[in-house]
Amino acid sequence: MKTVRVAVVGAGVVGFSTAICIAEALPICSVTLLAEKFSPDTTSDVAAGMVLAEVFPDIPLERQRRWFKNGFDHLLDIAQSEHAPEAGVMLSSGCQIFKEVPAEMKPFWSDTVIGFRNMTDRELKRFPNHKFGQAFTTLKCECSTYLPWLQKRFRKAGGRVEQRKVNSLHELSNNFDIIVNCTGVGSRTLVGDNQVHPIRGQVLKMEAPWLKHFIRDGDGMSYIYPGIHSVTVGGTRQVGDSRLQADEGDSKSILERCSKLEPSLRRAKVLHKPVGLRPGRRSPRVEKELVELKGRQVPVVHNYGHGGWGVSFAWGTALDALGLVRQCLHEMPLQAKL
Ligand SMILES: Cc1cc2nc3c(=O)[nH]c(=O)nc-3n(C[C@H](O)[C@H](O)[C@H](O)COP(=O)(O)OP(=O)(O)OC[C@H]3O[C@@H](n4cnc5c(N)ncnc54)[C@H](O)[C@@H]3O)c2cc1C
Ligand SMILES: O=C([O-])CC(=O)C(=O)O
Repeated sequence: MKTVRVAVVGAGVVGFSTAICIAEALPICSVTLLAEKFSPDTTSDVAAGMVLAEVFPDIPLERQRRWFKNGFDHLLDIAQSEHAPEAGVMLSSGCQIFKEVPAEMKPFWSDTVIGFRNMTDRELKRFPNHKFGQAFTTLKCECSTYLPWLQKRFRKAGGRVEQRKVNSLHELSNNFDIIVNCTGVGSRTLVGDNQVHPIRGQVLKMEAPWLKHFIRDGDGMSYIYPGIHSVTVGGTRQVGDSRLQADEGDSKSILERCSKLEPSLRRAKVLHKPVGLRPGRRSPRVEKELVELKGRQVPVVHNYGHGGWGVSFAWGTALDALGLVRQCLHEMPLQAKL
């Protein structure tokens, strides 16, 4: 019987992943996902969707390794199943190249991706300004396809969806027993977390079906990611900038930088110029707290602040958030569960 009412706020890749993990694992919970914006209007829709990562300074490396591996294995299962085209998840091979040899020559995720190795001098000849490179196969998860697929899976698990802006957690206290906050950059206002800030990212969706291998500059400023319907070419990282419209200067600079790595892009057509606001934070916040709402102590589980790596870590942090919801259930007074 469903007796514990859970609200998940946020319909990006983190919100839907978390809502599904709870709805599928905890039949005692009725899960409602509330959000102001849904696909195709979330930051997640703009993500290139490459499963890669950088280190978050405040999270133990073991925990990040687990987040990454859980996310990778979950998406790999989809990529290797009949659902791959409907879910928008594919394997993607290519390289990450560096102008200087990086301090971390073997990133923490190198054993999780497939076939990780250093590039040979012969392979690097193509990139005369780069001294070092890593070749591997990872995954690309296209959220504008993946989010609607997740929404179907959530509904199949009995989840309900409601479009609405939540101005304050107080609005939810009468109708829900547990609140799960997956609002990305919205957490700055919703829960007053000043650590969260927008990091503007613009990309170009280009028509270049001849490109099959990804190239990423290790400085994170230039990347070329072939996808199912187009190639995502980026990018920008403008801290504190909330402009959602495309900037012509940025488009020009992206094209200039990326054409140096892949000259054939000069012959490719630009289809769209999407912009998204990454939920910047030193490290993601995946933890629970009790919040007093209208005189009642309500458990709130936070899962936000994934910066430029929310697609890679969504399923991994969703599983941690599920564990926190389980803890909330154990700590709840018995009558709430009857
Ligand atoms: C250009 C670009 C490229 C990227 N490439 C990659 C990549 O290759 N790999 C990768 O892993 N990541 C990438 N990212 C990062 C990734 O997009 C984010 O980390 C991820 O989308 C964050 O997901 P989220 O669900 O937390 O937030 P969002 O997708 O922003 O979703 C937040 C949700 O919360 C809702 N919300 C907020 N406030 C409220 C409120 N008060 N009431 C109701 N609803 C609210 C919103 O409406 C929305 O539904 C990229 C980002 C950008 C911009
Ligand atoms: O940096 C990348 O390769 C893609 C990404 O995650 C971003 O732009 O946030």
